[in-house]
Amino acid sequence: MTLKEQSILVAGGGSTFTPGIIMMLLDNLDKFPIRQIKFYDNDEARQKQIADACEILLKEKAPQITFLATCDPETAFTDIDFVMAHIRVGKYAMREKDEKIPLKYGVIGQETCGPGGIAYGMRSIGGVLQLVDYMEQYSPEAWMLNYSNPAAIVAEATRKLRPTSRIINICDMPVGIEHRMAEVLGMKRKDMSVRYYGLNHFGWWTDIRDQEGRDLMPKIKEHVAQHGYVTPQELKGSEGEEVEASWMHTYEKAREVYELDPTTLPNTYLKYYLYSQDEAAAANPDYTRANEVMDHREKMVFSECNRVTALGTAKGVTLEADDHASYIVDLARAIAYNTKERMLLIVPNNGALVNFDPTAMVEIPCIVGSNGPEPLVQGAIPRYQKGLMEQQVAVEKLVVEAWEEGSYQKLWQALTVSKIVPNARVAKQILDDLVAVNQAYWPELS
Ligand SMILES: NC(=O)c1ccc[n+]([C@@H]2O[C@H](COP(=O)([O-])OP(=O)(O)OC[C@H]3O[C@@H](n4cnc5c(N)ncnc54)[C@H](O)[C@@H]3O)[C@@H](O)[C@H]2O)c1
Ligand SMILES: O=P(O)(O)OC[C@H]1O[C@H](O[C@H]2[C@H](O)[C@@H](O)[C@@H](O)O[C@@H]2CO)[C@H](O)[C@@H](O)[C@@H]1O
Ligand SMILES: [Mn+2]
Repeated sequence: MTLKEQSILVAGGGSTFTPGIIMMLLDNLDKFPIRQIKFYDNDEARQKQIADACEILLKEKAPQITFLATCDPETAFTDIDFVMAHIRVGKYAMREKDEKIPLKYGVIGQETCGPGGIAYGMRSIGGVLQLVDYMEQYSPEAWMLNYSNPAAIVAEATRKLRPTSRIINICDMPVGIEHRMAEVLGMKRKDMSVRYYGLNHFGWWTDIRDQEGRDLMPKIKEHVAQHGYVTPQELKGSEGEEVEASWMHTYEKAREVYELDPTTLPNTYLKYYLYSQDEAAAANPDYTRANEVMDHREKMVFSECNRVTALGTAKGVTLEADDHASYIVDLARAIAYNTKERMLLIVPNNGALVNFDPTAMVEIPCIVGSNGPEPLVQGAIPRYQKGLMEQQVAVEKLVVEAWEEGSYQKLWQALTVSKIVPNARVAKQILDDLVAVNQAYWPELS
């Protein structure tokens, strides 16, 4: 069967993840053929550095694909099948503030969790809704695969404010952790079939089996109880892809997160909620993850793109396909060619977790076909997880209400309900500092 060739728009063309996505799309052209790739960003100079290198790469590796980069919404969003969206409203400069302001008050500052995630959510909602509106105006049949963070808050905003839009919110964290589990087992991730539930960056695996239905949980649990998600290769110190110290700490900390409920396997980011004081104590208030990313990933990606452009060839390029991002191709393929792939996605609960808010956006397995995701029922959830999730989903819903209504009160409540924030007074101090630096991005609050 000949597969229809697709037209792709990368929204957030200037993202550090864009070259990895392009390499990944190029690696999968046999499964997901492409006729056109466009980039869209609202920062022309930043996008140009990535686009010039990607144009050379595409000319050399797939000259049949037409390419253009633009800041004009109509040019970008017209004649598109899939929008792959990864914008960061306020860029790393604002991420740094999200992380450092809470730390002034002894509270962990993090990109998607706690006060930092709330501040980022208040910036992202408007940016992502604008992308959805452009897509609906210029390519109403297209689908948006959105991984702009904080995915939990963005997903709640699109559910509530654009209920009929063809946007699917996704995250690479479960896939990344499953790769680690597969290494422990000495098998391929795709040979594992999982049951999982939670909110984004806030969930648990309840069942993992191989293709013959054998239970793989005991072997993974034995490993996690001792080493968290640090892989056997990393424990041996063998050569391989280098993992930054901050991520290694996250993988190690999963051991302590697992102890809370040894019947399940946890998502790593639960550490920010269950051990928030440990995280704040371990953080350097003058040098947070935003600084690490600016010094490492951003420098590496931009200098390599600029090198390719200066040479005029992509021969010897060190940019690599993002292995974890391959799930984006799986998702696009599932919709384009009705593959009925089983994937973890962020979708309205609607009874899939039978004893949980039907309007919550939950991360659960879905079967994906041309008509979108079909969520799989995960049953009733235990009191421990339900309690944590109810608190966290209240935060996410309050942020969206605060954005919609321009309500300072609701945003203060959101920070106060967050398990990461110790009390309402500290919540207000952090909020007032965040308001002061986010004037250009947040709706006016009263
Ligand atoms: N869901 C996931 O699991 C996952 C995984 C990795 C990255 N991400 C997210 O992907 C995004 C990109 O990350 P990054 O580190 O590469 O950031 P980045 O700052 O390098 O790139 C983001 C790009 O978005 C552009 N942008 C900002 N606001 C925009 C708007 N309103 N319209 C158009 N473009 C806009 C910026 O100019 C920038 O070029 C972030 O939101 C990040 O959190 C999500
Ligand atoms: O601090 P950053 O910008 O490097 O990353 C934050 C993002 O982390 C997650 O993605 C991880 C993934 O979990 C891990 O396995 C590995 O592949 O690196 C990815 C990031 O590079 C997460 O899913 C994202 O939502 C975060 O934005
Ligand atoms: Mn994620």
